Amino acid sequence: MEKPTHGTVHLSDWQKSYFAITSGTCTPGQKADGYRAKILQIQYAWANSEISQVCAANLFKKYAEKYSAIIDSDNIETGLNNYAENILTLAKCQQNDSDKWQSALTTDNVFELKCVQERMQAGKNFQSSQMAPADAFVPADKGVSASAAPGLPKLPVFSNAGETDLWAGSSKRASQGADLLEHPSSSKSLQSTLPPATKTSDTFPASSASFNELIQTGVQATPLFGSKEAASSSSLKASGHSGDGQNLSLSNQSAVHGWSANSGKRKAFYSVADESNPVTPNLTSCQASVSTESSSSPGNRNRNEEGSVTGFRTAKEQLWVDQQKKPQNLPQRTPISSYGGVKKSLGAGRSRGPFGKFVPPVPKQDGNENGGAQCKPPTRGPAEPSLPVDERLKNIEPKMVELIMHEIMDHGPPVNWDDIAGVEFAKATIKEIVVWPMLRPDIFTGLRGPPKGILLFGPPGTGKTLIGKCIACQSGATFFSISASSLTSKWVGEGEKMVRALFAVARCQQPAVIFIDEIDSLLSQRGDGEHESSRRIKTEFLVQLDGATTSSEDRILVVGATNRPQEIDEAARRRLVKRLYIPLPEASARKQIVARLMSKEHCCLNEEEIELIVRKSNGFSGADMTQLCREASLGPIRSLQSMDITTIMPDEVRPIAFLDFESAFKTVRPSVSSKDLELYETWNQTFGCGR
Ligand SMILES: Nc1ncnc2c1ncn2[C@@H]1O[C@H](COP(=O)(O)OP(=O)(O)OP(=O)(O)O)[C@@H](O)[C@H]1O
Ligand SMILES: [Mg+2]
Repeated sequence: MEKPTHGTVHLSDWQKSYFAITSGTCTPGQKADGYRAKILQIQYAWANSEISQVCAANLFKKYAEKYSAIIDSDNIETGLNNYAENILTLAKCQQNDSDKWQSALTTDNVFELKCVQERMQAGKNFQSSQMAPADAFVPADKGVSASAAPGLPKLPVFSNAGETDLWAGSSKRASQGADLLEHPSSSKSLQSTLPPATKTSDTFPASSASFNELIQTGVQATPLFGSKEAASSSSLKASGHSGDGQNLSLSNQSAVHGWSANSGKRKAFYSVADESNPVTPNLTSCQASVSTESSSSPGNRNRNEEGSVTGFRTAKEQLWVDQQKKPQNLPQRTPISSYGGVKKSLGAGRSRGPFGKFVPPVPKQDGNENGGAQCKPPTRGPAEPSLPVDERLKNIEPKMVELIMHEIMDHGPPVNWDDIAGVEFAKATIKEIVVWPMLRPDIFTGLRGPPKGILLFGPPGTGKTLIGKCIACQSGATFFSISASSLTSKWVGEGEKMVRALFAVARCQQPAVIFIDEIDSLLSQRGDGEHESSRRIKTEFLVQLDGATTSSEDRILVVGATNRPQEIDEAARRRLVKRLYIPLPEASARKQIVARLMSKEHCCLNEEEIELIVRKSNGFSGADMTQLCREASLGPIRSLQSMDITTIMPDEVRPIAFLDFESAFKTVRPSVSSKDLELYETWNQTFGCGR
């Protein structure tokens, strides 16, 4: 490209080079470089008063349009936009990263930084020793030549932003420079470069010295804003030579805007971007503060007056601005679930281990690894964005999913196998078919595959619900606990939808255990007098249960508990293949219950007395034993009689003694009759899977 000599820039030169670029022999990249070089030349020429402002503005408009046409065109032969697409995507992701990052620097304390002070001082020095336009032209032209020649580094183009940062002597400008590095292809970066271009137009301190400094400025600006930005800029730079070209193109492109006259439009453009993107530095306010700060300088005043730019936006810029306006379009690296605040996907990100692994459908709030059951449903802000919902939940009403996630979860303290006295066979079987397969699905395949349905049946108060809770804690599966009566009464008319939603959510949360207490009320024998809604619920449940039990991929276990097994529909019974009898506790189990409960109290029972209690409590259920101990523990309080209950110290209360149990036996009776017991025994012998 012909190198113009000082003071000899004529319109004919512009025309000549314009034709050279448009001749058709250049590649789009070369053309873009050529237009960019022209734009720089125009800047320099105007800065040196070689052409008038009107002329410069016209030329700029012309080249800007040509330049934008190449940059924005996605035609492989004539445009460069395909690359811009990648950069845009990259920039968007990085912006998202930086959303989380917050600088400790404020607009106030940044001026106190040593490096900023130095830059400001350098800017002032520079201003006081303004160079002759002739000096400025030479390095500028070098820059133009360099950027016009393919394959050469195009750093000089970046110099616009950096140079003016230096000139303005403002750390805020430096911050914009950092933003530019971070988002080279976004409108944000375009905006960031706008003010420098405007400033350049009136002062234009383009010397080789300032060129070097501007690079340093860029480098120094990065650490100010943390390593993340540095990484961002370097990753973009590392994206290849043409990538640099693209970055530079866009920076320059925005510089072009600075030449057109419409400050109102520019303001509007800024405010739109600022509104839509809180991360974007508020350039309007930033500019205001800079102009206030530097209003004493005539040069700066000039600059502010000339803050006239066009509202022209390329299609790519417009797209970016539009996307920023739509929050839902922002890529969500860490989306927040509408279903209990779980990120990414339902149930994801929860810790699951062999013990203390009750994993509720909502995240733990208390950080208690073993106490998932204790966690409360999280409070969600109304503005939380929804997750992209799992395909399997597509036809499920979100309201239902919410209900399942928030209401059908188990609450209460964590339960260990040791907390359940007796029922050794049932516990061993459950461990074998629930816990181990959940822990080692790779071993439990084929015929060893676990059953998908379990029925725990037995007299009331024998620990069926307790076993369900224990499975929840120990299996490591997502645990859904629902009372069948809830399905039939709580969501009247919507029971079958709830059943469908329950299984759908469970499928998303695999491995999952669905525990249905009082399952008899859900799956009772179908009869003539049956209500239509409960019949529909039952049918839906059987369909879902069938799907869950027949699908080999689904790792959903349905555990039902009932104390009326004889009322269960035969179709449902067949699907609950493992039917485990949970009988009344034997003597050893009753002893275990008493010993465990008394160990937590102030008690003076000896071994013989405990044996006696165990013998006397024959026929008691686990719940009855617990009630017996509760009653006995009140004995010492009742014996206080005349002493004032409000003043007594806890250690003055006497220990629980055998006589308290004797008294308790007078009021606590076994809740299960021997007749009922016979029915269970019979049913167990007929349908049970126990020994
Ligand atoms: N085997 C057991 N070991 C220890 N405690 C038990 C046992 N069985 C019952 N309990 C006590 O009885 C309480 C009630 O037990 P649970 O609710 O599990 O009975 P259930 O079999 O589900 O009764 P229902 O059939 O009436 O629902 C438990 O909270 C626990 O305190
Ligand atoms: Mg129960």
